[in-house]
Amino acid sequence: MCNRSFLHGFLHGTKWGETVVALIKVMDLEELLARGGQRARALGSPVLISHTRLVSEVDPLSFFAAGEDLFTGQRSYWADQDRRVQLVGLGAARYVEANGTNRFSAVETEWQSLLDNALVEPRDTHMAAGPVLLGGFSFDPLKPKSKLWASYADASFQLPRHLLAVMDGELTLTFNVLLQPDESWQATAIQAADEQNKLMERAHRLTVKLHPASGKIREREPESYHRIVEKAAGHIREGALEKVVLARKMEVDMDHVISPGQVLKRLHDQQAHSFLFVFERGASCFIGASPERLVKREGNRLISTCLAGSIPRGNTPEEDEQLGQALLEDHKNRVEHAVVVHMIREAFESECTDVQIPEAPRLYKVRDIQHLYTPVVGKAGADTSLLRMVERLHPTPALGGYPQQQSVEMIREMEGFDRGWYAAPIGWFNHRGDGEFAVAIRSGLLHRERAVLFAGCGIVGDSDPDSEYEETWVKFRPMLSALGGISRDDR
Ligand SMILES: C=C(O[C@H]1C=CC=C(C(=O)O)[C@@H]1O)C(=O)O
Repeated sequence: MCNRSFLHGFLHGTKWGETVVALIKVMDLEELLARGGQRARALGSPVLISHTRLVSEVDPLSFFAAGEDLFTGQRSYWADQDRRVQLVGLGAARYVEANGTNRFSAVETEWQSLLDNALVEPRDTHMAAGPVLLGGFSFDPLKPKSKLWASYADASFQLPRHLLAVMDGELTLTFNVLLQPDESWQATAIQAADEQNKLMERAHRLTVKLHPASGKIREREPESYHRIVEKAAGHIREGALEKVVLARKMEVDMDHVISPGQVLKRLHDQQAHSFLFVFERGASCFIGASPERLVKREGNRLISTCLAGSIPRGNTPEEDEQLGQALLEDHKNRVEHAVVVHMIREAFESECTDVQIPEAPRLYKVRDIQHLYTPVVGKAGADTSLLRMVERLHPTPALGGYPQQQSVEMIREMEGFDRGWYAAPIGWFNHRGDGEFAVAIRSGLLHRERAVLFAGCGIVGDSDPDSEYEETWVKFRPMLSALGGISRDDR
């Protein structure tokens, strides 16, 4: 069945040892593609083929950079906060996208129909390998989309053509393709092997070099942030709602076209204990380092995080501890945090059994800031998929407010800009329903020389506009440093 002479022809000219190894590896894919071709013709519709193999040590950041020429504008990256999982997606076998309020179920339905006739080989990989979707959602599908976010749908997931996945130190490379009934599987096999060889070879040669950078911050109307915080705190005191998270955006104009690979490298080096993410859509790139998990599913175990209430890090260990202690004892921050725990508890208790939540928050420290933190775990109910849980939780009061509907309406009316994917769920999930989502804070949208950064604060009745404004500066810091050490003085 398999036309192996194609591959013999293609591999001719490589070193003998490499030829044998490449041939053995490509054979599996070739056979799978041949079976897929048959299935696609029989069904008269495209069939998803997903083939995974183990690969030798390669730096995921170099692999991401290696995709620049072949797959520019079509790259994704994800790392969880302890770097147990790292994913690099290059190229797209397919984008699963939806707009409007039913985006969660629309994505789930389309993903299921792609999987129905899929050929996945081998089936027993670690959970981050194989057919995996990487992407995210917008914050508010009812907010009119701005030009800035034009290339980001309300739900947009990339099924990578090539997926490098690292989990617990094991590296795999997956090739995904939606094989058309009239497509030559032989040509696809040759192209896949060619691309994989190029990417691996480039990634092994390449280290991401950091170039000096300078830029100018354009902070438009900082007073308007003071005004909306004041107004929202007033509404809260009058009892209209309990909490709202208000954000502002800021532009940074760099003196060069920004390289997502370099920004990612700096985030990677500087932001331990944060989720890292990159989602390119054409000439735009959404990138960040978020400390906040929304929800993770592994088997039937669900984990979420309440993260709200903030204070800067200290300059000495003693000062750091004092600030942490002050945060733990601060009434305003404890109220902000308690509202988040209350909402996530409700969501977990309606969807899970065995829900466990500690009584009091602990501190979660990242490079520039410390937060109040409460972990939440539970056992998923029979109908509780990961995306259903994402939908149930988004936005938590750490990103939207409480009650949910009133706070999102207030944000829509008062904030004065489109959040796009800022503060929304971003992450990945696989064909078995496992995966993880974080919330896209400490983030920015890159477009050529410009970066648009976002930061927000939880507002309660006794919030002070000056200190909330100062807090946004602390929250801008991770992205400002990652752009190459831009500071507040660069205005
Ligand atoms: C909305 C943001 O942070 C949220 C997450 C943690 C702590 C927060 C706070 O203390 O206000 C915010 O709720 C942001 O960084 O843009």
